[in-house]
Amino acid sequence: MANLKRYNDGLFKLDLWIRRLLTIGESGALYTALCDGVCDIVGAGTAVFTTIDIQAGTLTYMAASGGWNAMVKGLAVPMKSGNLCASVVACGTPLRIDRISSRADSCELLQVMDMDAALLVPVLEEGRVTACLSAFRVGNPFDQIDEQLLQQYAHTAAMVLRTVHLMVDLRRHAAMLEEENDERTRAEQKLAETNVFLNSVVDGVAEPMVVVGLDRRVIMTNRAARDFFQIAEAGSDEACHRLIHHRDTPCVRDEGMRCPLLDVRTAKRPVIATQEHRDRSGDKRVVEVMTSPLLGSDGTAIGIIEAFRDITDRRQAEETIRQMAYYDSLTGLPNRRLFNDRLRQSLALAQRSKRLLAVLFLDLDRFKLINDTLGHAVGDKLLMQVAKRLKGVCRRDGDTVARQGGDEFIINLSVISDVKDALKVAQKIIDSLRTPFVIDGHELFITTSIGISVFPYDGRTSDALVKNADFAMYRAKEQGRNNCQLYTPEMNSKAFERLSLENDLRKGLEREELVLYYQPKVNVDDGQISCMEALVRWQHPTLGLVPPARFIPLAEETGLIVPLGEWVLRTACRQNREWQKAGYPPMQVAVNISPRQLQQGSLVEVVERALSDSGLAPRWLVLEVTESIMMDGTESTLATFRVLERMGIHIAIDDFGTGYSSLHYLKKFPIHALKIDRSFIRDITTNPDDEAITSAVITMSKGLNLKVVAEGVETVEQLEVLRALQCTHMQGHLFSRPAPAEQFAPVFGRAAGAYLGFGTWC
Ligand SMILES: Nc1nc2c(ncn2[C@@H]2O[C@@H]3COP(=O)(O)O[C@H]4[C@@H](O)[C@H](n5cnc6c(=O)[nH]c(N)nc65)O[C@@H]4COP(=O)(O)O[C@H]3[C@H]2O)c(=O)[nH]1
Repeated sequence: MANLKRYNDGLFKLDLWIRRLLTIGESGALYTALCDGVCDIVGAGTAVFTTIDIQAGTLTYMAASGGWNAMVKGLAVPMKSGNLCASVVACGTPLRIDRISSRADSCELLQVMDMDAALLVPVLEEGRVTACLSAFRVGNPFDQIDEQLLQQYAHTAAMVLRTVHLMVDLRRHAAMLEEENDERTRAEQKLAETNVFLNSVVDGVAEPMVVVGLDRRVIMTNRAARDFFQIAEAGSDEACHRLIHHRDTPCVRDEGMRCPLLDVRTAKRPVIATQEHRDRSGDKRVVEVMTSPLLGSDGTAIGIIEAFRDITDRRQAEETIRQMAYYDSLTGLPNRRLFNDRLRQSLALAQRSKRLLAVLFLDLDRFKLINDTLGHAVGDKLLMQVAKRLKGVCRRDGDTVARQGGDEFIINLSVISDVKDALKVAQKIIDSLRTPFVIDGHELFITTSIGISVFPYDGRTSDALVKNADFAMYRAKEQGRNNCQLYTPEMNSKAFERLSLENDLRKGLEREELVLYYQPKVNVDDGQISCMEALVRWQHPTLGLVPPARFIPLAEETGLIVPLGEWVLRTACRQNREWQKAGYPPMQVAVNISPRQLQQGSLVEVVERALSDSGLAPRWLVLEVTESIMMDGTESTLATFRVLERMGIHIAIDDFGTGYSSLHYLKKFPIHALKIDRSFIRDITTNPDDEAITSAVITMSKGLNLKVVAEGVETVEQLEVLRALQCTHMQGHLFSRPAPAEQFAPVFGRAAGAYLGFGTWC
């Protein structure tokens, strides 16, 4: 009865401990409670829970009851055959030991525990021994009831342990899942942030960018691209030819539309191409597309990245520059440079194909008259209309109509079969100009003179052909204008050179190629500049600075001296006035007047205009004339001189001594000064005759109350002789060579008297 009661009590306790164990969710605490349960159920002094790792061959003390727990917990020992637990594992049945000390296989631990009796039961999981529950006590040995209770406890505990282990595993899994979930959320968040960052970077790029897949679908676009191509969404997944080129089918190379996708796949590197697109407002834009391959993580191409740059403005600027460099801004025709390029190309072709080529050189007849009388604006419009008519005549491919400059045009007939063809074209041009031009209400008639040169007869280079066509054009002018002339070798002679120089001078006057140099006349008494003589120079575009000796006689012969002389007069008066305004010591300016200007009969008006336009007072102007003017002069010359004198203008006789040296005329004409020709001065120190003549002229001049100026003083010795002869005014290289006006400013600034350094100023 007592045993039954003990057994029932034990079962009751067992039930309580099992319930308690089920409330513990953590393994460590569970094992300790398990051991405490053993002590309570079977009345043990202490209990130990040991797990077995068969494969590793170890026993691990997982927990012990009471104070032993801290000592044994976690202790792993090899599963030796002498070990009590090992015996339980080996046979899989409980083991009861009444006197531990009598057992040879009791382990050191038990000996330390100093226990008498032991009861060990296996803990089975799915039929395998996985652990051992051991109860120990001092005194009474364990009996059958204890063994049954402990076995029952071990059996139930095994289920609890499994349940708890499952729950722990579940919890661990749940925690791992949660952690994984958090990690995924964090990764997704990071990805989203990266995407926002990348999109804002890509959107921040000012140039349009489009990413296209190998299937031609647009994967991505930036804001600039969406704006430019009017795409609604960033990755619209539409085909690129639709979105970008507004085509139903992909771009095909043979239609002249390069396909960047194909290009990049072929080249396997970035490719640059030019495309045309329409912008929002429908305007045509020229776009440069830089296409690069888009590579996947394994390095294979998965698409392309297209970066677009609008180069319309750059293209326009380039076109403007090209236009400016190669085209005439007034008529829009090719200019001389482009003409020469094209002529060289045509020549190479003509040489290869052994064909003829013609150059036509045109100059409009009396165009200057229209320009001068009706103004530049009308002249310009006339040139534009002439250009149009010329283009209308020369319409064949390869022909070039160019403006050479001014009223000159030049035409290249790149292929002709006969010289007559060139003559026919020239005649057509002459005919085309017959119909009058109506400009600003004026009906204008203009004709042209045309010179023709033909390759290979009249030259083999572009320069020779142009030059010879130019010569032929002069001949056409000579022949009475409004005609055409074929070049002949005789044209290339001195006479033609002169003719061409005359023509150049005419143009030079229009193009303001003339410049004035000045040479001072010095009063050696006080060292002051008393006068500046204006001496004209011609800044020829190819010949350089041409001296007057080369073109003044020609200008006189052709009458060009009249406009030229007027220009010199006006420029010199204006310059002197400017020097005065700048505060330099006042001095006269001397201008050479040619006989032709006097014969013209308008010298007085020209002088009056030059003075009033410049604001120069007449007393600061000297007109230098040669002796011959007085000798050849009629009463009208005398009358002109008298008017000029009354105006307050001074008149000087230039190169005195080389002509008649007539005293009679000196008395008759209102002369203020004499300039002794430099041929007397040159040898004045060595030739007593020259000295005597010079002395006589000086004495005579003083008698007539004339100022004397010695020309061409080059040395100090000449100066000393002249000074001894009482000549006070001198001019020559000793003081200064003729030089441009601006070079004298520093000289004028010097203190009075300092001019006589007798060195060269400029
Ligand atoms: N060897 C030498 N020569 C000196 C010396 N000092 C001055 N000369 C040169 O002598 C010439 C003096 O001018 P000119 O007798 O009127 O002779 C002038 C004048 O008759 C004419 N000329 C120059 N400008 C004009 C102009 O505007 N109108 C007209 N109608 N004739 C002009 O051309 C001529 C030559 O002018 P340029 O060549 O400038 O030559 C200038 C001058 O440079 C010197 O010490 N030694």
